[in-house]
Order: sequence, then C-alpha cells, then structure tokens
Amino acid sequence: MAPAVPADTAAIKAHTPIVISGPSGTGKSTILKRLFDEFPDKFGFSVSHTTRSPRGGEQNGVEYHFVTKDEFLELVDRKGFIEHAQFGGNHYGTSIKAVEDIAEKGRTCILDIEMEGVKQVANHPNFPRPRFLFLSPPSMEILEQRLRSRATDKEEAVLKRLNQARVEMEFADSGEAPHDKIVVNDDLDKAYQEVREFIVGKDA
Ligand SMILES: Nc1ncnc2c1ncn2[C@@H]1O[C@H](COP(=O)(O)OP(=O)(O)OP(=O)(O)O)[C@@H](O)[C@H]1O
Repeated sequence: MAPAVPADTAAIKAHTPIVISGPSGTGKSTILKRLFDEFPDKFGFSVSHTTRSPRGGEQNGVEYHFVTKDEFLELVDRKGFIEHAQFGGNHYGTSIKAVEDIAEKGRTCILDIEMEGVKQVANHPNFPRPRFLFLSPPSMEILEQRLRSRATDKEEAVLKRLNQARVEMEFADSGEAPHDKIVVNDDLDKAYQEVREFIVGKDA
C-alpha cells in the first residue's frame, strides 16, 4: 500500500486549525462571516476534494479539487483526508494538503464540518489535534424558528435538520465529543465575542 500522507507539518503546527461544528441553522456561517470581515488576512477555508463533475464556471482547485473516484479512494487509503463522506453518490473530503495550503500562507484554517467529520478529524491517526468549537442553539424551539426564517428549506428538509440537530446536541453533551469550547448562540453579538475570543484570544 502507498505510504501515508505526512500530516504533522510545521505549517499546520504553527497555525492550529479550528474546527467549528453545530447543527444546521445555529449560525456558523453568520459568525464566520463576521470573523472573516473583521480579520480579512488571518483565516482561510480549505478547498475540498470531490468526485462530482464540475458545474458551469467551476474551476479545479478553486471551488473544489475535482478528482476521479480512483484518485479519491487512493487518498483515503493513504490517510490523506482528515475527514470525508459520501453524499448523493459522490465523495467529498478535506485533504491534509488542503489544510496545509492555508497554513503555508500563514493563515489559520477554519473547518466548518458536521458531526461525523468532527469524529473523523478527532480520530485521525497522524493529523495534529485541531481546536474544536461547538456552536449551540439556545433551544430546539429557537433553532426551528431560525431554520424556518431562513426560508431556504421545504418543510421536510426543516424536520430532517431538526432531527439531525437533536443527534448533534446529544453528541455534544456526551463525554465522547472532542469540543474544547461550546458557545451558545443566543444573542449574536455576545456569541460572536465568545467565538472571537476562543479563536484569536482576548487581546486581538
Ligand atoms: N444569535 C442569533 N439570533 C437570531 N438569529 C440568528 C442568530 N444567529 C444566526 N441567526 C440567523 O439564523 C439563521 C441560520 O444561520 P446560519 O445560516 O448562519 O446557520 P449555519 O449554522 O451556518 O447553518 P448551515 O450549517 O445550514 O449552513 C440565519 O437566518 C441567521 O441570520
């Protein structure tokens, strides 16, 4: 078998990645957008790999690294992904290299990933441990309101997201979750300050 992809690199160690997770609709995108706006040069999102075909205008290496299924599975074998999953018949994953690319630019990689991905990252055999942040909704009722107010989902999709949210909240509450910090997104300004402090520290 091909050798494992090296993961313990100086760049990644110098810029410890941040994993942010939390149920859909909790406010991750909203808070990350603020963070990127406040610190335009400090952070980056990694470019994921996918086996799906590029859509009009999508460029390899920009929206995604577009690869064949064989290439994808070879990288899986080599432990080259910190997390990967299958959706709608296609594979998607975050490679070690993609995280390293951000760190090599002197930026901190922010990984917005769901629960199964969080478990994979935490259990990766040689990827250095990132810092884990969980964003929690104040209650299921409020999460439901936010999902509905976003108005991007049909009823069935909202119910599916709420069920998944329950599973994620249970995981976050269990002793198995790797989270270093849990922030409840009740008041947005307050939640943002807590996230900001966790990520950049008090004095930034
Ligand atoms: N503290 C808050 N108070 C009220 N509304 C909020 C708060 N934070 C976020 N929202 C609203 O909740 C909705 C969901 O937020 P957002 O899209 O950022 O969630 P998300 O966690 O990124 O979801 P997904 O994982 O599905 O992308 C948005 O309409 C957003 O404006």
